[in-house]
Amino acid sequence: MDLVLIESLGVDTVIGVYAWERTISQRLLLDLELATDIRPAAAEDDIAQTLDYAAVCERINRFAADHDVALVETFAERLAATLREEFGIAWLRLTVRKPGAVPAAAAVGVRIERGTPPGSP
Ligand SMILES: Nc1nc2c(c(=O)[nH]1)N=C([C@H](O)[C@@H](O)CO)CN2
Repeated sequence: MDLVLIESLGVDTVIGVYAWERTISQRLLLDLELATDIRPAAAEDDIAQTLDYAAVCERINRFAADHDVALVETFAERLAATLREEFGIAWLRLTVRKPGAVPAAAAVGVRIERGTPPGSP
């Protein structure tokens, strides 16, 4: 399975379960692995035949700006559904980290996988 990668993408959004978190924007760091057959694009050297990671990053930025949720779980689930639907992604792994949420930890967050890996029975 081929993957398009996005690592440590920083986005700002309103997120958190506490009242004080409802009034501020906080940074999340995202890692994504997006299943894509890269062979057609590589054969033709053609961006139109692959998943444009710049376009995906731009969409994620817009998603973060437009959403306001309590849980990182909700953010991850809704973002994964949006990307799979809009970009036709068969399978993805998404890690959402919230740095600084727990001072003693470098980051806390969630990792999800959604869809069926291409080539799996
Ligand atoms: N599993 C989760 N636990 C917690 C979350 C969360 O989104 N998922 N959020 C918080 C608070 O918003 C915290 O990040 C504020 O520091 C606590 N636990």
